[in-house]
Amino acid sequence: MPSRCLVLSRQGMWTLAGRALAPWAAGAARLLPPCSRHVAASEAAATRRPFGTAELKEKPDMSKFPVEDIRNFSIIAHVDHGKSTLADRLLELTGTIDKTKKNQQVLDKLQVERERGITVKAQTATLFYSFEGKQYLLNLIDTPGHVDFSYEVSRSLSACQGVLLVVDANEGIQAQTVANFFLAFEAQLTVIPVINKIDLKNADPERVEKQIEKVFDIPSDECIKISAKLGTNVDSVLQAVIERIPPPNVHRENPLRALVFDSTFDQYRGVIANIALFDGVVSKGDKIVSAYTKKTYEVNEVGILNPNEQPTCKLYAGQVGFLIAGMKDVTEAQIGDTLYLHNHPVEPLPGFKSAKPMVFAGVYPVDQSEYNNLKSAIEKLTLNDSSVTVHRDSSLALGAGWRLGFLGLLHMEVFNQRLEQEYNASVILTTPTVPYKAVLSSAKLIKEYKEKEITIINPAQFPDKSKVTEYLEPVVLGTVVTPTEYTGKIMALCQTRRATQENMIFIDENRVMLKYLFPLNEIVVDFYDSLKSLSSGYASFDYEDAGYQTAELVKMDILLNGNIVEELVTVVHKDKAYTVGKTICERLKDSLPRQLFEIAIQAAVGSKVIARETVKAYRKNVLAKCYGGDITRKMKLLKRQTEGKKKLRKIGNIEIPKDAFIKVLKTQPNK
Ligand SMILES: Nc1nc2c(ncn2[C@@H]2O[C@H](COP(=O)(O)OP(=O)(O)OP(=O)(O)O)[C@@H](O)[C@H]2O)c(=O)[nH]1
Repeated sequence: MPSRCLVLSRQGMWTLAGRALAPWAAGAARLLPPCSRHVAASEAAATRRPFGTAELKEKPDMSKFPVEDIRNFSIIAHVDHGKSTLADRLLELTGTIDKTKKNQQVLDKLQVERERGITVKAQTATLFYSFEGKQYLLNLIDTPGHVDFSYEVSRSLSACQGVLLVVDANEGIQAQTVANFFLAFEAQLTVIPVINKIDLKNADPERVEKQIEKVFDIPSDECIKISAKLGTNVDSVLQAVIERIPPPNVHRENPLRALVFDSTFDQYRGVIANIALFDGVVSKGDKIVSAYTKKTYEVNEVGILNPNEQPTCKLYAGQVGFLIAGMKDVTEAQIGDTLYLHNHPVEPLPGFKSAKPMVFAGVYPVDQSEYNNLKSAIEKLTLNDSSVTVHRDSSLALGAGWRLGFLGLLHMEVFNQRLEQEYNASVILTTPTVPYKAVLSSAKLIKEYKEKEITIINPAQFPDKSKVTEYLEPVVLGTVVTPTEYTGKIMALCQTRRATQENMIFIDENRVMLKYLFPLNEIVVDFYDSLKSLSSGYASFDYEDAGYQTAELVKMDILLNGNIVEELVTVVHKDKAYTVGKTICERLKDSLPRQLFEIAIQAAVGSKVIARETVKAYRKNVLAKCYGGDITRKMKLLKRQTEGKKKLRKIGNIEIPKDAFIKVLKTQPNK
């Protein structure tokens, strides 16, 4: 292990265990290659010429790019530090997209990404760049910044030898900068630090340079200072990519060995796999085999992403592109799978560790008649997002549905939004819960459950205290980076979340990094919002899995006129049951429409009611709007009311709009 790693470990800041290593990188890359030539921002030195529009009209001949002229890299950063903007500038500079058009976040293709202004899905683009008389093939992968999507980042890194670590010149190092740096560091990739937004009035690139040197042990003269927005010095970034990142370590003369590092589903063409070739060549018409399923396919199309699909004659080892081979079934394109030529079996690549879901929620169709549509939507969407885990589930009240595992709450919201926007599906989501464990107390129970320690992903199935010797809750190691003036308030907040402090390190005289061990349940819903509001938006947060700890947990039911609302069953720490129960009741009261009778809202642990609210009765008559006797108008109103009811969920005789749950769930108290 390189000595840099030891320096950082001694400070006790980092846990290096438990992250996937990039298989490709292992032999190929160095941590930080000796940067013999400091990269000057010389516009003149680099001549930019696209691969040639004419050439791209034809299928480009990818054999023109020998391995030594290929650079595969990723852009990683904290949220909003400018990855997608830098990607846009790189695409423009290399003539991949038209500079005269107003390009914005070209690689953020999903509607949800554009609406939220965040990247949730890594995107690949192949760029052609002429530098000092030589033409290079650059494969760029733009990755998400939010902690929930770090799995996307680690997968993307497996196809790269280097990364651009973008840091905002005003905000400096933030929690996800640290987390993403370590993903690249563990994968032994070359790290090029890029200080962005130097055009901002409050930019202080020198301070950020010092932070990078102190925290990551990267000499400050290796930092490149740019404004991605204005395009200032972006040329230097491309030059550094060529000079500092090594070409992939691959063998074209060997039989084909390709890693599926991502995939998307197209309704008409089936699965489109993003592949990185480690060995050999692949072309249209080849017979390939999936190492995972052992199924054979004929390749229909191969190509590069430029950034849209551009078919090519072949793809060669060291290159990154897409492949379509008639895979129609969602289970056929496993991310992490190795593809090889029929009759030329190879040792499969190490693949990826599967993503570990942090949050589970029940997902049910609003109307059971939509079950099959929702099933197919979930299947297709999980192919585009393999980090979602799916278990079939059913409940008396909600009918047949699923329990899905997500990497965090934002991930859950984005998935729900994509179901609605891309597949027109309308779903009921239940309260998100973390995966608890229970150690069973008797041999009979162990026999019944077939294991001593069971994992509970559905609060409705939380076993009674009489059946267990202890409960366990998942914990995470959280990193908070904040200006020092908010340290006191943040420590107090962490204390209310049952957190234990592990470390405190000053990044510079104004900024501190705190490490806390948190019960996952305490941060999953609203910790980030609380942190942002008490630090005026300046503190940032990231976390990583840290196992389990024992905890005193109870199951809490929410009842409406005596009927349990399954969507809202929660597991809470015993000391917080009252506060959580009371707040849920209050929030439900605010979001439930009044009905023709009174509604009692209760929170109960076992048979003991711990909180109660009441919604007063109200009389509503849609026909009252009709004066006179226009029968068609009356019928129309009644029909509309029936349609509206489809969007309602009935508990006993109480009708609850779907939105009411979402409002309560989104604002689940956790204080
Ligand atoms: N002033 C200034 N603003 C910039 C610069 N680069 C990016 N921005 C702005 O910063 C915001 C975030 O930029 P993005 O490129 O979306 O950031 P990102 O890192 O891709 O964000 P995520 O994908 O959500 O993690 C946008 O409003 C950009 O216009 C820059 O060099 N200067």
